[in-house]
Amino acid sequence: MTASVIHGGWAFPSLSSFVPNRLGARYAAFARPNFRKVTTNCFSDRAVTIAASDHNYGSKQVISVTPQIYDYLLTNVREPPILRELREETATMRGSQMQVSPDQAQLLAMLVQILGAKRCIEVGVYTGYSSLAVALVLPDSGILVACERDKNSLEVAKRYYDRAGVSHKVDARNGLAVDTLNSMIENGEGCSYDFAFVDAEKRMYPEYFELLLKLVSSIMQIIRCRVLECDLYTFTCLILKVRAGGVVVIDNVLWHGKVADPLVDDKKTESIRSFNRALMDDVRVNISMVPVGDGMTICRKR
Ligand SMILES: C[S@@+](CC[C@H](N)C(=O)[O-])C[C@H]1O[C@@H](n2cnc3c(N)ncnc32)[C@H](O)[C@@H]1O
Repeated sequence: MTASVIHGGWAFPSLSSFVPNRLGARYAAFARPNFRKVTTNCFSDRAVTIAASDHNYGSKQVISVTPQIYDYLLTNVREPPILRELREETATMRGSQMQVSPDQAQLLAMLVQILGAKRCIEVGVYTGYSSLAVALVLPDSGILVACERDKNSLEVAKRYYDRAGVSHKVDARNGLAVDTLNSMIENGEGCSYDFAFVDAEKRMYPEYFELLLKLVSSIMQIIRCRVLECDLYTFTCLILKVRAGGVVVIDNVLWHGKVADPLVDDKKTESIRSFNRALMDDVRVNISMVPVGDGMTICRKR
């Protein structure tokens, strides 16, 4: 993949050509037509701040991620050695650009820790980088259901779960993610997960999202389902155990910047745009779109 970072009117080649050992292909290229470059950072003409130039946004300044800044950011990521080894092994494999970046993996792990999540799901494992990052921070009693259709890449993931000593926390499911999620719902696992990460077939996002919304927890849903079913004591215990709201994180929501480019209208880009629009209107969740990696939206079920 030949990702580039666009800022201030220049396009820079992929970070991987600057920093061979770091992931460069996955970070977003942001090009906002309404933004104009206003200042050039004094350290280097590669580090550019840009500011909103239209009346809707006022004069807010945001930073564009240049290769230099991204390199700096990566030097501030605490990547466990086992994850680094997995990343380096995956770099030699076909499809390695699919792997989340170290800063994304760190954010996922952080969200899991902040939530105190114990029960997690990942849709789209590949060789296991993001799932291993999550499994490493789960408590010993935690579980991560890891859905992947490609047997060979799942084998690599399993080898690393073993090496990292987290196999007992990962339930690796080889098959189509929709089938796995449906079977979990049929098994009565609805409303029992704390966290999910979606990073598989882009055009299936709406379907994954609907299924995951059924699987992650929500106090309101528990109240609706259980209020007539149990006595006050059991009900109170249940409520105390349930997390405030399950979280679903969706990857690639900026789709290499294509979603923001009106000249791009291929099917994948259109499907991500339409998914992003639907999320904006979805009153079942609170959302936050974050420009990390290729863009991730964090959704919290109400
Ligand atoms: C972007 S990669 C996942 C990268 C992974 N999260 C990581 O950080 O290494 C997407 C993966 O989803 C898998 N996938 C695509 N469609 C799928 C489906 N319908 N069911 C299960 N897995 C699927 C692909 O085989 C691929 O390995």
